[in-house]
Amino acid sequence: MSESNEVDMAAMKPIPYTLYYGTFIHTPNLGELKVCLKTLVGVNKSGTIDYIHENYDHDGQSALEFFKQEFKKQGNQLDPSELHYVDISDDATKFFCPGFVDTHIHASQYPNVGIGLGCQLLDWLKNYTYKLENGFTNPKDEECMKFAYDVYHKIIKKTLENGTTCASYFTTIDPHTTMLFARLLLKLGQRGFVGKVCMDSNDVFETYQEDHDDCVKSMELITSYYENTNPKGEQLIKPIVTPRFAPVCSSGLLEYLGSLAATKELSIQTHISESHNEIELVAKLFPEFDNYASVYDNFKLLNSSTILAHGIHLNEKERKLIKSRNCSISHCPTSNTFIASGEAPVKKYLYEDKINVSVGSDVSGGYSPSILEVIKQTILVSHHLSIKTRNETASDPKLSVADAIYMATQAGAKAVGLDNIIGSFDIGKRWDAQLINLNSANSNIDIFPCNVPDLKNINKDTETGIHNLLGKWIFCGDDRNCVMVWCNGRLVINK
Ligand SMILES: Nc1nc2[nH]cnc2c(=O)[nH]1
Ligand SMILES: [Zn+2]
Repeated sequence: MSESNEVDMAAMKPIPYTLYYGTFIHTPNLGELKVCLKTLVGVNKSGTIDYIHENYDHDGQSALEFFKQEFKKQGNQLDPSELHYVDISDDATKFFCPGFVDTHIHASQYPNVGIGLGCQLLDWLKNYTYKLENGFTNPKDEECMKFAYDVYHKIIKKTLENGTTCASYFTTIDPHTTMLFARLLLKLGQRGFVGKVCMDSNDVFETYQEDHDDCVKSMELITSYYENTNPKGEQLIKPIVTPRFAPVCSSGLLEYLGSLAATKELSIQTHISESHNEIELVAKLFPEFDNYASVYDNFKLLNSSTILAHGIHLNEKERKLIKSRNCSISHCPTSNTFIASGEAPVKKYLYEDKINVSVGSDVSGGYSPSILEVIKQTILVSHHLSIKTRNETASDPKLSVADAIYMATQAGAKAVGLDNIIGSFDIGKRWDAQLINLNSANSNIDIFPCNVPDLKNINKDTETGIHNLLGKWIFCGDDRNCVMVWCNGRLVINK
């Protein structure tokens, strides 16, 4: 284990002014997929996009020369020798896409991915999850710290390699390994919300819970730690208030966490309405409330900075409440299928209820840290709903490629309160991006000449050709196609 120091912190490295030239795909609005061909994007030394020029087709003059002239005209002092240039403009099998935002992932559960099939949620937690998380709670023991370092380093690296530039993480109840996790985010250069799990009432695994006062002390320690840890002028890591879910939190703890979030202006994340047994348990534990969402609402845990994971079986009253409080739902289809929790009617949430719905890998309920896999499952699960509900619903539950990419990028950015900062390509936004190469070394995708539009001869069919390639990426691609990743302007993965 090598404890991180400032020298090898990716998040401290200077950012060169860089000009990117080629195809950009993004979804600034729900259901709207934009394919921008021959586009120039300039990213300045603070990692911010400060120049966009679409459809530049060089007439003998290279895009780079054109850009340098443009900058000179505007009186920009940029030294041309310091300029970096990434040009993919002639290759339709390469494109830039915004970095993925994973709005629900348990970093500590990474060792359990793929394990526990066949258990319903409450048994899965009791038999697999609490035991694993409990292994992070002895920070005085070197073995425990080594284990935490190994797991946390691996999950951050793996998510970055899969194009996740921002994630909202759950760790465990332990504050010290949680702070180690935050340092590793800076070391590896990922943007992250770090949620120490809060739970003070766990009858099914009694050694894994904390006293109310210990939780308060841990949260104070963590929140002051972050204030001094970010790189100058940047906010790459932030704490997020994380009541695990109502069944393991006393009313007193929920009340404290609601008021902590309000006084410190922190986001909130928790689970809601994932399984029928869980909903019944909440009704038993909190009989004075109308429904599951009202429990959280009563303790001031529902607001525009709240991410509610799963939300599969919400009734109409709950959906109305969630919309009125402007919360986001994190849809976790890989997990919902693996634990057999259900199929969330996401199309209805997005288009009828007008709730912001992002996506989460929910490792390790979800078997994969890849948001590309989650995008695929988001679409496929919606197809299953469509098959089941044919003729019964007013609108078809099927989600499109544009819907799913939106959920994984711009809706994710909105869920974590960064929709003006990341999620799409726009002037003033940070360069959180990935370069996709469908023909990368060892790619799982076979591309045939008939699949590839000719970018030297752009016509009305070119965009359809790119849409077809996006289908190949989502349904046949994986991390081998994600060849470069930038976070806040910095190159953090270069395969
Ligand atoms: N999927 C999932 N649901 C939960 N509900 C409460 N805790 C958890 C968890 O760790 N994973
Ligand atoms: Zn979860």
